[in-house]
Amino acid sequence: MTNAAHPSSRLQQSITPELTRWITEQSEAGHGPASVLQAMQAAGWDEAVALLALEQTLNQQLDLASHQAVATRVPPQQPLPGPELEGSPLYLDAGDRQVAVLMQVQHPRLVVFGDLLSAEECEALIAAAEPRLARSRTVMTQTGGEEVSVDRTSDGMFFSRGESELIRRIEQRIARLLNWPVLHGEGLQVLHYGPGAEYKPHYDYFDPHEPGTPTILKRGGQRVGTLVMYLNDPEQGGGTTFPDLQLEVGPRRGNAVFFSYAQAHPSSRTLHGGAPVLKGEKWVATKWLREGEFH
Ligand SMILES: O=C(O)CCC(=O)C(=O)O
Ligand SMILES: [Fe+2]
Repeated sequence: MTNAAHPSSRLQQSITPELTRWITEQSEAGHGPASVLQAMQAAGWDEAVALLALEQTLNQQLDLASHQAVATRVPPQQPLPGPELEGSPLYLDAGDRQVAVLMQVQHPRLVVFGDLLSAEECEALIAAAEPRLARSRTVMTQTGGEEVSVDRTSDGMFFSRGESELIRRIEQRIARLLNWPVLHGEGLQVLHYGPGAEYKPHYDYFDPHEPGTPTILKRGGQRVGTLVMYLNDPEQGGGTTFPDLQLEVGPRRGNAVFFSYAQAHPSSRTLHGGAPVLKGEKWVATKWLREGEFH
């Protein structure tokens, strides 16, 4: 192994391009992270700085490798839904509403929106959905009363696309925000989580290896994007977690998280779940976007 570049001083250690290059060379030469770390410390690098440099450099290499793998596997990319974030706007014009951009991630494409729905719209959605949840709740109580944990312990219902003025208004706003036609969207789904309920980490795309998938795909192709809108504030818990990103989005009424996936594959890094509701209850509305017209 060649000697590591030395830090410029003991106290002020910053990760230099020279150091990054050196780490890359060592790992390409087949040296494992532990011995690379040791060599950096021997050259005078602080352990925490050395670890961070190692992590950043190896992550960059991993990203590069996964992009290359994806590029060779997948045919030319079709467009994906998503907001226009060129120039880092703080607000987006969604037609009848200014929607705040609170956070974004590049890979996967993930955006947290603020104030996508008004408090009145959230309440109206819950009120319209609640009576239509009744059936799945009855089924649940027949199987043992309390909501015992399986993968998904919420109950849910679907609105038909365009079924009311409220639904049409929200669908048009989403279409404008995410640059994706209303006709490519599934009907809005509302989920209700009682205390303790959760939705274990999963992917929203249809698994290409499942026998039922070809039939599902006839109705509009794969899912390519998800928008989860929070309709109330749970008292505690109930965030949307993204294990691959070590990210948790807090559920706040009117806010939403959007993410897209070009490949129906774990390399999309879109594994996500609804964390257990620890106190109170949680209501969300989910809009799934398809490649083609959904009918
Ligand atoms: O409830 C959540 O936070 C996530 C919901 C979800 O994953 C879904 O509806 O597909
Ligand atoms: Fe999901």
